[in-house]
Amino acid sequence: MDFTLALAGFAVPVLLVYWLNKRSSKSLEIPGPPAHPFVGHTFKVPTTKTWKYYENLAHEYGPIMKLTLAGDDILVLSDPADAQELLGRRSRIYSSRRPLIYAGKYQSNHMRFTLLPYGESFRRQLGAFHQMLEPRAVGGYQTLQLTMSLRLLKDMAKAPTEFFKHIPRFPASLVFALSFGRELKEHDLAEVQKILADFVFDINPGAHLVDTFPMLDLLPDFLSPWRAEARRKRVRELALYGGLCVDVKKRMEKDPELECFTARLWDQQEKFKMPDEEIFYIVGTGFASGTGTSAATMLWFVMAMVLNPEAAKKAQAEIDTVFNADTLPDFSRMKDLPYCFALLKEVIRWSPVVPLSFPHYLDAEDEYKGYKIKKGTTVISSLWNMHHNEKEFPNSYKFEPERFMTKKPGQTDGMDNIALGEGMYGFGFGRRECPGQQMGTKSAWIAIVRLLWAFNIEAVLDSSGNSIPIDTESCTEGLTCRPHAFPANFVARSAAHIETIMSS
Ligand code: HEM
Repeated sequence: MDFTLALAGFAVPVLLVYWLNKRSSKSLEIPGPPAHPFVGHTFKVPTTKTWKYYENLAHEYGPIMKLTLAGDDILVLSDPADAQELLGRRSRIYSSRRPLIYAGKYQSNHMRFTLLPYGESFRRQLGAFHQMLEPRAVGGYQTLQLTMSLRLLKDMAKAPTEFFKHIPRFPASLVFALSFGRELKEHDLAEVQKILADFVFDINPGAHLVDTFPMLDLLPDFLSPWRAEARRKRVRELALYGGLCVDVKKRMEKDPELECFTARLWDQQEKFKMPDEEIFYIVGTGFASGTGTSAATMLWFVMAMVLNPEAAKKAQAEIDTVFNADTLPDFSRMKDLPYCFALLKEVIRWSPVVPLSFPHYLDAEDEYKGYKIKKGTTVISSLWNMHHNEKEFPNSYKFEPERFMTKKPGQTDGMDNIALGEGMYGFGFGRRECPGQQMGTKSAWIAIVRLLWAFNIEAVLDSSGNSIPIDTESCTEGLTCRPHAFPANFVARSAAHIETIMSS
């Protein structure tokens, strides 16, 4: 009897502790749409306008959702607080990239910065990037930003209907000159645009079947035409960037003072132990990441101005208080143009050019809000959903720069390091946050201010005098999105403005 009692006295607490432990370690199911038992959501997630699909899902399943693509978990975050916690505070394990077979292994030989897992090569390349993109360095680019934006104004004054050609050329020529210390020629531009368009498509999750079903990489070459295609793209890209980098090296022999990003990398090649090919990729990646995103932001700006003439008028009224028709705007009065700055932020919020950011990849199992998140999960921060969250941004589809005019508690003033990304999430989160945000924003800012100073950006009218409608959802597909061609009229604000441009 005593023995039975003693056993019960011992067993009951042990069982209780076991049961409680088991109960508390049982994690909650991450919400998400019903999955097919074998293929999960593989054939449900569209490869085009995926952000719209996630937007609808988030209304039903909330700010943290899980989907499964060919056995891999995808976590979609729609609340910035969750992204800041996971990708920011827990960035040690949330900063990798999912290995991509097509774009990473064959198209980039595991050397492309944007696709590198979080590790030594990544940190080395990031160090190199910071040389070009840190705020101190960006301060030195003003002359080039002014030269290139003046060139944009001249092109626009000469052929305003061709804005769809001139505007993307602006960031391309700027980053090109910064990278290679020379002007972007017409034939370089065509080649670069082709390479960029391919790449933006190729890194989109789901763009290539082999990245959804890695087993396909075991098939021999004759059954895998995609492999030869990816390798061909790599050769083409290396020919372009390699040629440009080698050309810089040759020019450095004649001119040791030559100042550009590539020259700095050649100078430090030994220190950082970078093979030539890595230099080609670092420079190429900066160019690819910086031009498409900035060009898309500028084109969304034009669309926003056509659709919201009252915002354009307010910005022009602000600019006119600082610069008259005889004075080309520059950076000197940035702090006196807060509405223009708010307008740029609103463009990035209203239509984020990387709507699902670049997916991050989880290196170790984690637990959050009672959910168990598996190692190897792809984590997508839906910047689109964050920017269209009605609680934080009421009437979120409305273009309203005023939302960035009132300083929220804890926010900083002016156009400085912190204020840039403050209040919106268009540059991503954590250790993989966009390293080019300073440069991108400053370049876009000067171009926008100068365009608004010089031109009214108006709707095109049909024969009955009605504005030709613009479809705000008609945009390119891939990881970044920019509007398809749309009608807009650039009308010079006065002959004096054009005179100032042409004589500058
Ligand atoms: C308005 C312009 C720009 C926007 C909206 C933008 C946005 C973004 C976003 C959302 C990401 C992904 C962040 C993440 O993974 O969490 C990113 C990454 C990146 N951006 Fe930008 N960007 C812009 C301009 C630039 C410029 C001008 C450069 C360089 C010249 C640049 C270079 C990069 C690079 C190298 C990455 C990859 C970072 C990594 O993999 O760790 N971006 N950008």
